[in-house]
Amino acid sequence: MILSSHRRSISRGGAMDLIFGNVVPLVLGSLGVMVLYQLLQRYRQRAYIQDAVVVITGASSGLGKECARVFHAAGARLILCGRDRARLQELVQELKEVADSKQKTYTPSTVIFDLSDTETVASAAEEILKCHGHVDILINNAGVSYRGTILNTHVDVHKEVMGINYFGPVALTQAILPSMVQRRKGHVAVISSVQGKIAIPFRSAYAASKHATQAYFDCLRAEVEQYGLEVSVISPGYIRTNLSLNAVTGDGSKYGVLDKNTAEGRDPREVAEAVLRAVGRRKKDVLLAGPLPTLAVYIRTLCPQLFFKLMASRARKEQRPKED
Ligand SMILES: NC(=O)C1=CN([C@@H]2O[C@H](COP(=O)(O)OP(=O)(O)OC[C@H]3O[C@@H](n4cnc5c(N)ncnc54)[C@H](OP(=O)(O)O)[C@@H]3O)[C@@H](O)[C@H]2O)C=CC1
Ligand SMILES: CCCCCCCCCCCCCCCC(=O)OCC(=O)COP(=O)(O)O
Repeated sequence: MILSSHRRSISRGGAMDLIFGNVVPLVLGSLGVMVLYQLLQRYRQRAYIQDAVVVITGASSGLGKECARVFHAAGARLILCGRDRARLQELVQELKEVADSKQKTYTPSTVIFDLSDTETVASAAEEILKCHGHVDILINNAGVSYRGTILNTHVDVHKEVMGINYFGPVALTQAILPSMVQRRKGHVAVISSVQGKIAIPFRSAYAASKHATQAYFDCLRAEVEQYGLEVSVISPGYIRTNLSLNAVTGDGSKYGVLDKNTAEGRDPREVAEAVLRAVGRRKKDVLLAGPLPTLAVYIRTLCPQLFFKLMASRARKEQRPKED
C-alpha cells in the first residue's frame, strides 16, 4: 500500500515535471513568438503606409472618405479623387486640422474627374502622377450600385454601371501601372464586394461589374508579380453608407432609398481600418463579411445547385410584395 502510494506520488511528480519542464515553456514560447510576429507585422504595416503616396477614388463620401481619414492618420501622402470639388476640399480642410504629435501627416492633394469618362481618366492619371512624381498605392474605391429586374433594365444602365465600377478603375489602373512597373514598386487595391463572389437577384449590373472586377484584378496580380507589384481585392459585405441611396434603377433613375441592409451594415470607419490592415499587410484577397454571406460564398463554390435554389427562392420572395 505504502509502495503503491509512493509510486503514485512519483508518477504525479513526473507529470508535474513534464508540465512545468516542457509544456509550459512550450506554450509560453509559442505565445511569445506569436506576440513578436504580431508586433513585427504591425511595424511593417506602419512603415509601408508612412509617407506612401496613396490615391483614393470616391473619397467624397462613405468608405472612401473613411479610408482617407485612416490612411491620413497613418501618415500617407494622399491624393483624393472624386467628382465633387467642394466636398473634397471640405475633407482636406478637416484633415489639415487633425494634428497628431506621434505621426507625421501630410496635407492631401485632390484630383477631380468622373470615372465614367475614360478619356478624362487618362488625363486625370497624368495629373495624379504629377502630384508627387509617382504613386505607391492606388485604391480603386469609387462605385455605384443598382436595383432592378433584368426584364425591366435598359442595356444602357448595364453599360453605365460597368463604366463606373469596371472600365473606370481599369482605365485608371492601366494609366498608372507603367510607372509602377518602371519603379518595380507599387500596390493596386480595389474595393469589390461580396457580390464580386456571389450573384444575388435584382443586382445583375452591380454583381456583374464586381465579378468582372475580381477577374481583372486576379489576372493583374498574376501578371505583375514578376515586377514586384502587389494587388489586393477587398470584398466587403453591407456597409452603412449612401450606396443604396445613390444606386441606379432599371430606367436609369436614382433609387434614392436607404435600404435596411445598408442602414444596418458595418460602420464604414471599421471597414476602412480593415482596408488599411489588408493593404498594409499586402493581402491578396480579403472577404470582409459576416458569417451568412461568407457561408453563401462557400455554398456557391462547393454546392452550386443549393445556392441557385436559395437565390431563386429569394427572388420569388422579394418580388411578391411588389407584384401584390
Ligand atoms: N456600402 C456597401 O454596403 C458596400 C459598398 N461596397 C463598395 O464600396 C465602394 C464605396 O461605396 P460606398 O462608400 O459604400 O458608397 P457611396 O455612394 O457613399 O460612395 C461612392 C463613391 O463613389 C463615387 N463615384 C460614384 N460614381 C462616380 C463616378 N462616375 N466618378 C467618380 N466617382 C464616382 C462617389 O462620388 P460622388 O460623391 O461624386 O457621387 C462616392 O464618393 C463601392 O465600390 C461599393 O461598391 C462594397 C460592399 C458593400
Ligand atoms: C442551408 C444553408 C442556408 C444558408 C443560407 C445562406 C444564403 C444567405 C444568402 C446571403 C446573401 C448575402 C448577400 C450579401 C450581399 C452583400 O453583402 O453585398 C455587399 C454590397 O455590395 C451591397 O450592395 P447593395 O447595393 O446590394 O446594397
